[in-house]
Amino acid sequence: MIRFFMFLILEYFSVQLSNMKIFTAAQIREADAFTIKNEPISSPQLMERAAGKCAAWIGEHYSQQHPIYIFCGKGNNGGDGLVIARMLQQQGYTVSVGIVQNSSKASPDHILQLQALQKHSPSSLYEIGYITDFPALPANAVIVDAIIGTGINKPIEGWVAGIIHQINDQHHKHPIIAIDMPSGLMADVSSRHAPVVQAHHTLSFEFYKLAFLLPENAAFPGQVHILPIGLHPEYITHTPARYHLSDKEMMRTIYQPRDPFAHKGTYGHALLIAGSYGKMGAAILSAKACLHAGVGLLSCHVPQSGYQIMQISEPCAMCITDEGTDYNTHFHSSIDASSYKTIGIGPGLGTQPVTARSMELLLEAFPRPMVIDADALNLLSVYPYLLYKIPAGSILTPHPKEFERLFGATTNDVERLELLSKQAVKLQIYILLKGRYTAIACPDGAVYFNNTGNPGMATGGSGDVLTGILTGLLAQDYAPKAAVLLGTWLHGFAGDLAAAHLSQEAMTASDIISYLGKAFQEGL
Ligand SMILES: NC(=O)C1=CN([C@@H]2O[C@H](COP(=O)(O)OP(=O)(O)OC[C@H]3O[C@@H](n4cnc5c(N)ncnc54)[C@H](OP(=O)(O)O)[C@@H]3O)[C@@H](O)[C@H]2O)[C@H](O)CC1
Ligand SMILES: [K+]
Repeated sequence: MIRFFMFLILEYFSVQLSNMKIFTAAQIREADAFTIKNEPISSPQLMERAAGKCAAWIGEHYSQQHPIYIFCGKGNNGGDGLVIARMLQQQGYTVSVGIVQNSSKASPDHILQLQALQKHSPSSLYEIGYITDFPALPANAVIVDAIIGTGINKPIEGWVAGIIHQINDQHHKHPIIAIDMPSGLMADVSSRHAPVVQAHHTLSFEFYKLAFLLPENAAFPGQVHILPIGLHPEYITHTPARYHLSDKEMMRTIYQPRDPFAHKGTYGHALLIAGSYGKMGAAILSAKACLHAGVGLLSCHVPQSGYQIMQISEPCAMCITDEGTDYNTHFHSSIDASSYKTIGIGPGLGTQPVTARSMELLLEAFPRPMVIDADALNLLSVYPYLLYKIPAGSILTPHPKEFERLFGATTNDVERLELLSKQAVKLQIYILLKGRYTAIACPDGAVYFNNTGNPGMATGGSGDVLTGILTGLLAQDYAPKAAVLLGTWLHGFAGDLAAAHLSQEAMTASDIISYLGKAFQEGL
């Protein structure tokens, strides 16, 4: 009850966010119908508008020297393919259209567009009713996949799956462009083990689909290009979504420029509890990141063997030493909760039982949101009852293995997202699951995907840097939701700037900190 009350207060002070909603396939159908009724526009005209965007994109990227092989299914995704075919033919492309007989019944718009193409160019059309109907492709052909889009109702099977495999066999020889969705990929449920087109580019209408953001689907969409097709803004604004993609716009609404009359007390005093013998680097990276994220004052609680290392490495941080020589043992007793705005705990902490006990006492004594990472997460998975002692609004930052140790294994990425969201609601905390699109689950059930970052950040210390940034933002009085969204975005953006200047291979976690300043300047 107290936990829930705390959450309401935190939410009340959090900012109103602009963001990109990720709608379900059913909501996209509703948006489609709402637009047709309220713009108003006819269904075939909307299809012309959507397909026109795809034809224009293809025209910009491939010359008329490329024969275009379009594979169309019997629904509206296939209808899009037929319009694209007609438009490209009108622009002088050689287009060949295979109608995949994946259903006994064609949609009305498919029928209409087929008739239009038959009138315009009947010789370009042929039927695909079996695997052997798949055509031989000339060397410079471009493949367009318009077999199935958001209307898929189950995993593809049988000979249609065979066609998907044939398309995928061309992956290293021909560019594959998927219309709206790679065929076989289901927007909102797991497509694990299902046959799915492995596209190089996906031209998707209006919204990101959840499926594009899941690691298990990494091989399918290729580069995603979101093409606006003018779906009705009223539907988009007023329809709630569970999943969201964060973007620069959103960060600009969160970011608070510094007050010209500020002093170091304005931006909070953070405490970092980190480090053990052999793992002081993690503590230092976190401390540096926290300072570069703008904290007013930083104290670091470290074991005795880490005292000189910390003092020499980071003169801007104050240092408190533990009774323990090699690891922190009794940090709770030296902590006056009223002295610190927030606490970051975990980087290089070690997993000694005495450390766990001190963490338990800390969780009981400290009433405000804190950041919990790395070994502190490992301690939570060894002593799961501690999860219920975490202050409401706190931020946990597990990578997938840590997440599994904390909350258990799942059979696919959609299930894991659901578990992530369920735990964030149950514990009234933010859980940030690290990945290509880091997923941030909020206590109200919403999940935000972060879109900055690159594989160069998959390197030791990167997570410690994130912990420091989040702690620094919380200390500056950003509401936890604002801190976790902005901190994750800045961390990824700084990593992108580092990679652009240094290469993904050569960049290190320290470079992410070095580029944090540029991330503030160029990103916000
Ligand atoms: N977003 C928009 O506003 C617009 C989207 N457009 C395009 O329309 C499709 C969605 O069209 P829809 O007709 O609803 O569905 P699809 O074409 O994606 O798929 C339905 C056809 O596929 C068959 N199907 C479904 N599942 C399977 C399966 N597992 N195996 C084989 N075949 C399957 C289905 O046949 P049934 O007999 O099962 O009914 C249909 O034939 C969207 O993706 C966009 O491309 C508009 O053009 C513009 C507006
Ligand atoms: K498709």
